[in-house]
Amino acid sequence: SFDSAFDIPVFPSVDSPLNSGRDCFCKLKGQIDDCSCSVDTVDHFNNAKVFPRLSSLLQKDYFRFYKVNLKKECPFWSDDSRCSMRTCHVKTCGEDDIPPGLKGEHDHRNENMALKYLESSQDSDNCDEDNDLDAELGYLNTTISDSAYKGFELWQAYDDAQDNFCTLPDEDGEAQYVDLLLNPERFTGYKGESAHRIWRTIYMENCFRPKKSFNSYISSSKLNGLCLEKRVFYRVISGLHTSINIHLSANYLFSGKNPLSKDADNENWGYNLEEFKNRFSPEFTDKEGPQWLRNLYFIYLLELRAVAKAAPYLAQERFYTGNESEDSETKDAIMDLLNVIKSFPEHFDESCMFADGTKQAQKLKEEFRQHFRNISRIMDCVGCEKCKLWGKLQTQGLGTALKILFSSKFDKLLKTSDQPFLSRSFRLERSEIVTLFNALGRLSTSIREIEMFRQMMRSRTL
Ligand SMILES: Cc1cc2nc3c(=O)[nH]c(=O)nc-3n(C[C@H](O)[C@H](O)[C@H](O)COP(=O)(O)OP(=O)(O)OC[C@H]3O[C@@H](n4cnc5c(N)ncnc54)[C@H](O)[C@@H]3O)c2cc1C
Repeated sequence: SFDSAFDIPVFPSVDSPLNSGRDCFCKLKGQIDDCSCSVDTVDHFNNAKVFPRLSSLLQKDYFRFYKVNLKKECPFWSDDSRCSMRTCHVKTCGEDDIPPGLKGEHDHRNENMALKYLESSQDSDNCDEDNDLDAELGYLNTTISDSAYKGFELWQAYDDAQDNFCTLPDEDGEAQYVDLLLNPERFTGYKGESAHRIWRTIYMENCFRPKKSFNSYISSSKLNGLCLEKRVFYRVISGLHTSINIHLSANYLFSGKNPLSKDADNENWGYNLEEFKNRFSPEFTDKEGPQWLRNLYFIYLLELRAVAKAAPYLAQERFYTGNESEDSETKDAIMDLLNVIKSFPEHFDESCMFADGTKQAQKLKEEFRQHFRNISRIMDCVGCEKCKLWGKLQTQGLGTALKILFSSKFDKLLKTSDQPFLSRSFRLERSEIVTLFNALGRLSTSIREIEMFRQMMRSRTL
């Protein structure tokens, strides 16, 4: 049978004792740590308002095509464990699949320089109007040599990198477009030492750690010994980890065929409540699971705030793919979503982070940035293509959110300009916008999946 409200299968109560797994949700109430709003408020706001809008927006061409290099070498260790499982495979796009406007996608950095060049040549045109000038003597060579252009690009890339919290999106020759809708994030079977090495390296070497914490995984009871910024860092990573593990539990591949499946091969994909309980109930996680679920709400609020903060900027983007009617629908959908997100009353407050302006705060911000950049590079070491695709996308999206929240250039832009798009000092590339919204979409879906698991648990104990 199906639950009518959400169209999900309702499983008969079989094995587990009453209440088993229910305490996964024991921390999903009250105020979210380091934020002013409650879990209930987020649940309601996300499930009723954000999730439906965002899921339909992410079907649009502008957001579904993501350019990525999945062949980059792992910079930290030689990667021994290429996953050969079918579930790990990523199908890349052929030339004909890509929308026309994205084929000629050009780099904003060049555009900025081209604009500067144009301005300078327009200025010199004005001078020509002055008849006293000898055209030949006054000739100014305004062409820019290739090597000078390369130099500008390097300067610009260096300048931009000072603001970035993750490695720049892949634009090299090996990068290929992937249709995200054809390659959904779901169970792949990636596990064991390769997966653990990634998570361990992230928590052990690239998270700030409480003193005297020797285990690679940080226990939440020790978090209060850390300052706000370091707690935020850990919660964000843990929230991302939670989201990935919720997706694989909610889109799990069961053995056997399902004749009703929409999947071409009649594969049996669905919600695996046992998997969810194993990952998040206190009894199987040394009491940590419920707190990990809470961290999902934390990272969600942080990314939501980034979108709200960038709203004036995003409202002026074109979301260009070359298909006029589709682009205009995308723009309308964005404006609607931004209005909803701006109406949320209790956003994450980034202004209390790195706030005192001291050298120490600056140093901490730089460390925060470096740690996060390392995490985005570790994604090249993930031994399953599908997990790498979504791992890269979500860390880039989170990196974009952090850039919006903590870039002083962006703060200046918001304060000084009525028309932020005219600014050349701060830009978001298309890939940054695509990853920002898709990353928020993943978190939004996870929060909604929690509600599904909660309902399944309830129906089992009836
Ligand atoms: C970047 C990345 C992307 C992945 N994407 C996918 C995917 O798309 N599909 C798929 O099927 N698998 C994916 N995996 C694998 C998946 O995340 C697990 O690693 C795998 O299922 C093995 O799970 P596990 O139970 O051994 O614990 P793991 O999830 O590997 O966790 C290792 C340890 O981390 C701690 N821990 C667990 N959760 C949290 C948390 N939320 N916060 C803090 N600490 C925690 C626990 O101590 C746990 O033992 C991905 C792995 C990585 C590194």
